[in-house]
Amino acid sequence: MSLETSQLNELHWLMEMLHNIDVGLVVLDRDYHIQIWNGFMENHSGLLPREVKGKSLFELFDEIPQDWFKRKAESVFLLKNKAFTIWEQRPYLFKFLNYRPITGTADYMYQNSTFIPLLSATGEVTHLCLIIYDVTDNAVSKQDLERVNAELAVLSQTDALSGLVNHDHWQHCLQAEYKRWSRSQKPSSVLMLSIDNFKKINDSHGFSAGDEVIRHLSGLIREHTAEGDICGRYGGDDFALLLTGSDAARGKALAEQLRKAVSGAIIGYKNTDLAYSISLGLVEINKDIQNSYTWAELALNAMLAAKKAGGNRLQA
Ligand SMILES: Nc1nc2c(ncn2[C@@H]2O[C@H](COP(=O)(O)OP(=O)(O)OP(=O)(O)O)[C@@H](O)[C@H]2O)c(=O)[nH]1
Repeated sequence: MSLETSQLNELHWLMEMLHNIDVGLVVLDRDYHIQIWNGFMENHSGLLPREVKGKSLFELFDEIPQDWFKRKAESVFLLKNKAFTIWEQRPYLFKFLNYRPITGTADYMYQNSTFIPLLSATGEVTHLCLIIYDVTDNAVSKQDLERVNAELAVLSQTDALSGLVNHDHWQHCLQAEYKRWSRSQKPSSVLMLSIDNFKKINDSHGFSAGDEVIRHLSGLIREHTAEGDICGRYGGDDFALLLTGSDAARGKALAEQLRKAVSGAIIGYKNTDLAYSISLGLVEINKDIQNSYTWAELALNAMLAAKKAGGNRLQA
């Protein structure tokens, strides 16, 4: 075998490999006309190399934003440096359908791409090579992971029975609100509330009847509070409401509405009608309150005073 034949063979094999490799290869000239189009690009676009050769990239693939692409490519031509795009910035360059069985949830193939300057014999960049990587598996797993993490974060802050925020998260929000108040001095109030004689409900009608009452009260709390208010289950039959931006007057009005809604409600549970009442304690933040724990404690004490005075009332 002569040297030339062996070199020709190597070239042929190299071309075969490039044609069959599992990444997209495209060569563009200075006018963005396609010169090379490998098997990956053919398979995913449904267009044969002879159908695209010499044609404008932007006419064939109008999903590619021309201005953005040219800005990127011109820097490659000019500076003779590589450039990259990742799926997080732009999900894909070519709008290819996603056929992968495992990541079938994605409609389109997520792509990373590299722009490589191709030097001529004279050292000029006359062409550009685009390499397209199918990163759908990675992108979908990362998105799934982010979604699950976000769901877990919400779950870790939520009380399962009431659907309100749990004790720890509520305390965390209260600390943040206290710090915010230290800077802005905008009013804010804490409303603590507790079901009166809750143990009796459990003892007379069973624990699940008690659970039903907790769910009912949580629903009323959600109904009566505003979007920015942070409503939590403080523990057992105690609830804590952080009324952000509310002074004592608005807090009192809300507390009274809630108290009346509770005392007027009848919960149909199995064959019994359940009625209950709540005691409430309200404290608007003021300069004498040194930290968020004291603020919560003062509201708790006010609520206990309301209970002591007979229940079904507000102490502010
Ligand atoms: N059903 C139900 N009961 C709970 C839950 N958590 C705590 N409890 C019960 O809540 C009751 C609270 O009792 P107490 O602290 O004496 O409160 P109370 O009966 O409301 O008495 P006062 O606060 O004086 O009005 C206890 O019987 C606990 O077992 C829960 O998630 N579900």
